[in-house]
Amino acid sequence: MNRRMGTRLLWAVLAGSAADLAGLGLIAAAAWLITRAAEQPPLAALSVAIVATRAFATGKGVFRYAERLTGHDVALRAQAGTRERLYEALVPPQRPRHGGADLLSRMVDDTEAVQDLLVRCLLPAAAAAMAGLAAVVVGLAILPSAALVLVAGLLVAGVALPAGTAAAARRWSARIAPARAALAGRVADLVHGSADLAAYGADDEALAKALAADESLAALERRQARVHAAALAGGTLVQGLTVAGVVLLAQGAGASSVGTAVLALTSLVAFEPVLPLAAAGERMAGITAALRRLRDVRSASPATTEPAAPAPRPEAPLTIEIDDLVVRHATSDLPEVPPDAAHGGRPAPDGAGRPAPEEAGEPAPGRAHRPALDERAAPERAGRPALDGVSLRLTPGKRVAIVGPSGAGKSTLLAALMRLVEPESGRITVNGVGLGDLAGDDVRALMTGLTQDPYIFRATLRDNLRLAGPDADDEALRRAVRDARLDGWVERTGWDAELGEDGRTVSGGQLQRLALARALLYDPPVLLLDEPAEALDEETADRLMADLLDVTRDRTTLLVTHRLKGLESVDEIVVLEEGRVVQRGRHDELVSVPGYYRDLWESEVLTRR
Ligand SMILES: Nc1ncnc2c1ncn2[C@@H]1O[C@H](COP(=O)(O)OP(=O)(O)OP(=O)(O)O)[C@@H](O)[C@H]1O
Repeated sequence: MNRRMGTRLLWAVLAGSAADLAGLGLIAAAAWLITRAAEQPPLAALSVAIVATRAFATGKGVFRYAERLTGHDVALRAQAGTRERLYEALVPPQRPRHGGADLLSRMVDDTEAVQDLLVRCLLPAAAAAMAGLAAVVVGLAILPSAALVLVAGLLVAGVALPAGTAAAARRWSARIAPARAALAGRVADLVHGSADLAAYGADDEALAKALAADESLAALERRQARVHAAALAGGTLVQGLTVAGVVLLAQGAGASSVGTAVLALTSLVAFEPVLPLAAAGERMAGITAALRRLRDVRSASPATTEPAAPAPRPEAPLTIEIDDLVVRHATSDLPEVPPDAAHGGRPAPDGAGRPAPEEAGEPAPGRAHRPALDERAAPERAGRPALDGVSLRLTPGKRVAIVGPSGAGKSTLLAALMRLVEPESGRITVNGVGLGDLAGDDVRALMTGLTQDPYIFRATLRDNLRLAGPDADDEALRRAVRDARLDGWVERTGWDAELGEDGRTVSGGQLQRLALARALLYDPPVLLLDEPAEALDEETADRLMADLLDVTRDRTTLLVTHRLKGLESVDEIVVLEEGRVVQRGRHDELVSVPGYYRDLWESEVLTRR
């Protein structure tokens, strides 16, 4: 917190304390006035108390208003600052530590905790302390023993009770949070899986499970509410006992009726700002957890480090050289996908269990060294790099396709080129300049394109495209759409059509083409395309790939794909397996030798028949 914020916070504390003190003064002066008036003194003897009562009453309102104004101002500024720092922490590409929904809840709910910390906890606690102190001073002036009772009561209600509610809230949230998460999961299943549940007649069972989760959460919350109510009642009990104790002491000590009344009412009012601290203690448990979660996001180290003095951005035409690149993902605790388990596993067109060529003792011409299966013992595979000694040269206008089974490292190669991951060793240069010497944004301005999971924003079709070219004129937009073979659809839909959240109003093929049009509009010197035909039906995928190969002619392109049809036209095909280059060459070279590429080609030809 900077000095200006500190000063604002101090003003808020002073205003809050002044409001509570005015409330205290109001009651003390009024008590004195009423009891003294009962003795029927001359009016002049009451005039100061009358003026004081009026001044305290007006001052209380004014100070409370000032406290609300300054307190909320400082709290909202602190919240905005926290959100800003959070966004800044999220700007550099990070290792994926938090899911989208989790991150969203941290950005919205947890940052609100900062506001609550100031407005509901710190400011009331400071003001309550000041008011309590003033009441004790008044008590000391009238009857020191009564002041001691008041101190004890205030400590119980203002310190012990809030500490107890905070501890209870921590314990309850440990039980309630999993129950709430379980209910959220059940509801998400109901909402997102409604079609499947209805199709298989499983909707009643799913609904019953959601209701059961709801019931167990409600039961826990009811019990927590009882504890909460007991804590609040405990505070009021302490208040009553303290005031009774003070009155008994005052009477026992023979204090005047005016003194007794002032003591009793001052003690009563001193508790007013103190009692809400029990609820604040309860809130504090949630706030500290939220602040911890925010710190957790902010302290996440970026996936790459920016150079202190970035080299100037190289000018196109660009030559990219990848030399002996090794990349190991930091979050090695993620489950490894065994290559054969996923959809892109080694194809076995002529029957399951067919051994790889080297394992069968066949020569593998054109293949780089690849260790035999028994060399790749399980423990070593657990920590193996995603890319292991990959070299590649991309000259201006050259098109290279990367193929390989799932988990082979294809997307990691694109991530390394976009500087989203830091290589462990090896080097990538752009026109001779090391990628690590360039600013990340410059790198991504030079090399970017179609990501594996393109996102369509909830905006018009035009704005969805303009993301890649805010200044693009209508002609450029039309050209990009034409090149992505999307012009027919755009004509039918209209440029100003709102596309739904997650691009749900567009089909899979249209989404991929829209993302392709975006990449073409951006027109980076090196176009990266990650599985553009992924998840499309055969016919759409074939058409998209054909169009794509047509439109990328003479563009420097790196294309990651599982489909081989049309790859006859690219300049080089690199086959990756377990992070290593196992084959490279042109299409006709690779289909003429045994290996992954020929297997995949044969399986593709077979399935097309
Ligand atoms: N962020 C990550 N953190 C940890 N490991 C990762 C991460 N991303 C990828 N990996 C691992 O790195 C290896 C290569 O993954 P990559 O996504 O590059 O493969 P791929 O060839 O693109 O696969 P697919 O064809 O299924 O998209 C895999 O073992 C994968 O589990």
